[in-house]
Amino acid sequence: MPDPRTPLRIGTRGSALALAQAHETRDRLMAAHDLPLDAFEIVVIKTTGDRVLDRPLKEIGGKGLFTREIEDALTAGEIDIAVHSMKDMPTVQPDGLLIDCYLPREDVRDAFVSRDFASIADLPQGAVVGSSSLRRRAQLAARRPDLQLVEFRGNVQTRLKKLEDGVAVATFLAMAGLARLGMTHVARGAVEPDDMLPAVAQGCIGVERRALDDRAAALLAAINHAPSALRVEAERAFLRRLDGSCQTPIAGLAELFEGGLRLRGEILRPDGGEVIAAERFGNPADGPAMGEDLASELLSRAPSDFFDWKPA
Ligand SMILES: NCc1[nH]cc(CCC(=O)O)c1CC(=O)O
Repeated sequence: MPDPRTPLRIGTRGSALALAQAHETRDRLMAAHDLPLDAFEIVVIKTTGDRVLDRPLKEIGGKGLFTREIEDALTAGEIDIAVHSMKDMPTVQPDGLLIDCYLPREDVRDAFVSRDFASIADLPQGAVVGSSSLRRRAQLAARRPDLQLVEFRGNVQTRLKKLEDGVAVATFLAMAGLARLGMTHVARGAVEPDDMLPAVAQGCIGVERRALDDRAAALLAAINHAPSALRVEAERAFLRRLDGSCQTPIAGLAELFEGGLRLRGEILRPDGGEVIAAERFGNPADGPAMGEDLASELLSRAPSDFFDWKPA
C-alpha cells in the first residue's frame, strides 16, 4: 500500500489538449477532497502517435496508438492514474487496469471550421476539405459526394495552419477539444448529430487506474459523473461489439432524456456509398445491453462485402 501522502501521479500525453484534460482532472480531485496542489504530480508521456506525424494513423496502428505507452506506465506503477479522451480509447482495457471515472461530458458535436464558408451546405461544388478521420470523411462523402478530401493530421494548431495555408478550405474538429482549449471561436458552427453523428465517446474524458489501487479508486469515485458514465458505457458497448469485425467507420451517441436513454449508431462504407443506421430507446441502466443489441442489428443488416474494406 503506497504512502497516502505521496503525490498522486497523473499520466497524460503532452499536447495542449491532453494537458488541459489532466489539469481539469487534478482540479476536480483537489476540490472534491480539499487537497493542495502538491498532492498531485503531472507526468507527461510521449506516445508513438505523438512522434509519428507524417503518416495516416491507420497505417501506423490506429486506435491504441496514443494510449498504449500510457497504459504500460500505469501497469508498471510509474503513474497512478491516466487521463484519456475516451474517443481514443480501445474498448477493452489491459488486464489489471480499468476505467470507472468519467468527467462531465463536453459538447459532443463536431465543429465546422472554415474561413470562407459557414457550413457544409455552403461549401461550393468540388471544394477541398481536410480530415483524417475515417468517420468524418465517410459521413461527408455520404452527404456531399462532390467534395474532395485530403488527409489532415496533427494537433489543432497544425490543422488550423494548414487551413490558413490553403491546403483545404474547411475542416472538422471536435467542439469539446476546442472548448477545453478555449478556442470555440475558430468554429464557424457546430454540426448537429442528425447531420454528422459523433464518434463514440466524443467529448468525454475518462480516468484509468489499476484495478487493485484502493487509494486511486477512492479518490476517483468522488469525481465520477454518473450520467456521462451511463452514456459512454452504452456507446462503448456498441463499439466493442462492432470493432472486432469492422474496420469501417463507426459513429454512436447516447443521450439521456426524461429518465430514458436514446442510443443512435451508424456504420458507413469508407467512401460514404452506404450508411446503415439505427437507434434504441430504453432504461439508462440497460445501456450496455442496448449497445450490443444495436450493434447486432447493424451487423445483420450490412451486406456481406460491407466489411471487406481494409485500411490502406
Ligand atoms: N482523435 C483525436 C482527438 N481525440 C479527442 C479529441 C477531441 C476531444 C474529445 O472528443 O474528447 C480529438 C481531436 C478532434 O477530434 O478534433
